[in-house]
Amino acid sequence: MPSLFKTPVSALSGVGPKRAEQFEKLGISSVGELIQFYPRAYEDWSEVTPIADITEEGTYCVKAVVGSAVSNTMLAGGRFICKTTVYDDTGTVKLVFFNNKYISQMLAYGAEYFFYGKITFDSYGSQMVAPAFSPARQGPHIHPVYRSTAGLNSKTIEGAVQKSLKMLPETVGDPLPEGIRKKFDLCGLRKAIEDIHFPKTTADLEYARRRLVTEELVVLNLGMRSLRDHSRTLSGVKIHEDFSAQFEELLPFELTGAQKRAIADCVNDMLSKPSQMNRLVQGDVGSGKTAVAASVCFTVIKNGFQAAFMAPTEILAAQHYETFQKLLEGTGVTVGLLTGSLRESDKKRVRSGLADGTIQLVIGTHALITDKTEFNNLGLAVTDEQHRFGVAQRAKLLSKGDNPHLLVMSATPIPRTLGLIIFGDLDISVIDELPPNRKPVRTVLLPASGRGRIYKFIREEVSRGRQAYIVCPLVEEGELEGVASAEEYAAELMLKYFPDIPVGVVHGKLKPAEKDAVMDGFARNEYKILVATTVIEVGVDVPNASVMLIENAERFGLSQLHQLRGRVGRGDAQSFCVMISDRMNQVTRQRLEVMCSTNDGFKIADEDLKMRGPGDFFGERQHGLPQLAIADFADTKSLELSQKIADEIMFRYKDLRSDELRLLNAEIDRLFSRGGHNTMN
Ligand SMILES: Nc1ncnc2c1ncn2[C@@H]1O[C@H](COP(=O)(O)OP(=O)(O)OP(=O)(O)O)[C@@H](O)[C@H]1O
Repeated sequence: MPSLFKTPVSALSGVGPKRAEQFEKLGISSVGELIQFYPRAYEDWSEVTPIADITEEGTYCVKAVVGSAVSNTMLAGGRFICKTTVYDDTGTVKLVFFNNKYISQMLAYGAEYFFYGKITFDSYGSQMVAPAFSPARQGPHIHPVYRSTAGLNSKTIEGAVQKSLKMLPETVGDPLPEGIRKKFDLCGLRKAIEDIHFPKTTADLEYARRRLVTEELVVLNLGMRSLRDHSRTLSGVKIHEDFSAQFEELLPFELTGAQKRAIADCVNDMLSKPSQMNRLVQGDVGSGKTAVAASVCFTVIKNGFQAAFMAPTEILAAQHYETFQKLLEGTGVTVGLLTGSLRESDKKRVRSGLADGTIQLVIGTHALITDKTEFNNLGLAVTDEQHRFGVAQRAKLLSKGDNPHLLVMSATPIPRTLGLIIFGDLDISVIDELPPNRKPVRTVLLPASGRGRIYKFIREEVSRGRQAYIVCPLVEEGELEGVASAEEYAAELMLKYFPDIPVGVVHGKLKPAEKDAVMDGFARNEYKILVATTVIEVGVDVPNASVMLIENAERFGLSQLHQLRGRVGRGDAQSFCVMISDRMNQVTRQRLEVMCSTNDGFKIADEDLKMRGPGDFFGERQHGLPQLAIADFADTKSLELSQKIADEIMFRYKDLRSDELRLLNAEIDRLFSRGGHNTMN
């Protein structure tokens, strides 16, 4: 099998350069990749319906003989139509095909086939338009449907897959050792591959799928473990003294027990272990992760090293910069900000401060990992919201120092089984306690007709000294009918409802300096109401805000709504989240009602994953993991099984380099080199 990944698809008969190009569009360049291009769906051709039994329109599989030669008729505009009639023991059906000149060669008069497609009725009887078909000698089976592209349909792909399966050697080396397969009831690779493409029964298909899904997740699982083990062999930057008590004195509040534990975990990693720290601190919105990160940075800096804090957005970088600067005032620690939108001269100044070590702590965005940024002696890299960065970018930041420690902060609560894989290369501390006096945010769902009442309520809150966010999903004018742009919305709000109250507007199209100015104004309580697009989604911290009004709530995912709601309820006042939606079907209503029923980020993430699948959950390819061919991150059962099998493999064979795991190891390399993942060793 490995050699088939080196055999180009053009080695298959019937695949010329043009076809090969079309295959390339589907991400297939080798025969091995084609074999791993699993069907996206299946049609059940194992249940044949006698023609006479078909009395209602619908999709059927019939087994019938071609009863007349296929006729070809030209239509206006060069189009043409092919017709024939087929029969079984009970009746006849008319077949119609458009613009396929090969039909008359493909369907032999008097031969028997399976025909699969939609049957409709007219005054002349029943007919099938453009059914799929295969010779009856193939026997009843489950028929594969492949993802297709322009010029390359499922049938053609199926033919190429058939040819490529013939190239498989008699015995295919199996990445999963036999003992493991037996113990966990998994079929051999060869059978799995044949049955995933051309299963005879649904039971065969399920068995094949189970085997391939499990293997892929085991490969992923072991790959992530190997990343972690590798980093554990690197000796980390030497930290000799713990300065967290000194840092605590700088804070205007007492740390919670959970914050203290997370800090202690980090300091412990750096003080007592010979290797690099690789730790994830996970805590729900508002749980106080920033103070944890700041404390760890402080200890590293006081030990004579630099620390870098990478944030996902410019707004957040600017906010953290201000917080850190205030907090560290008078301690002698020098703080810098490095983001893409700074003036070139400012960037240059900060970069030279980092290179010569005069800046000890830098807060920044992706600008931190560009080649131009160099550090004097980076001792700690902190990344916020790590799944947005991915394994490769994290590695890039770490490469800026000599094995610096790594601290990853994540507010996105990820279901446990999935977390184990995604963060498989990290140790985890969970902040499972909110700062004292926090009250759960009260959440309601209203139709647009309730807006007037909410505006009144916002006015009352403002008169009590509080502030409010109003989130609109879009900025472009008229991008979607019925969805107000932030600008338009704010203008109407200021004129009609709040002429006497200062309203700020912030959206993605503003220049960074303009955005900063508005955010600052809101943070300083100069603006009482902030109309915003989702630029405020992650991390923004204005504890005085007590109302979050979300327009067109149906357009957001649950995890995003939870993030937005997390912008309020960050102080001791009772806070409120109001979701407005007029476009609700049953499913949307159910989804939004989850928000009203719980404030628990983990429960919400679980629901979100169930309802939307991992692609949407993380945003396309944002989770930073390799792309999977068949497994699904939402499939908790398989995730758990793969975890068990990976444990068993490591228990039995100890080392991934052992000879029995040679093929499995090659699969790990291959999976992690897909989609730009080449961080494996
Ligand atoms: N122990 C504490 N006691 C009181 N207030 C705290 C404590 N820890 C943090 N805070 C305050 O709580 C607010 C939220 O903290 P922080 O911004 O660190 O949250 P976070 O975990 O980063 O949340 P998010 O993921 O939503 O950004 C801040 O205003 C912070 O000053």
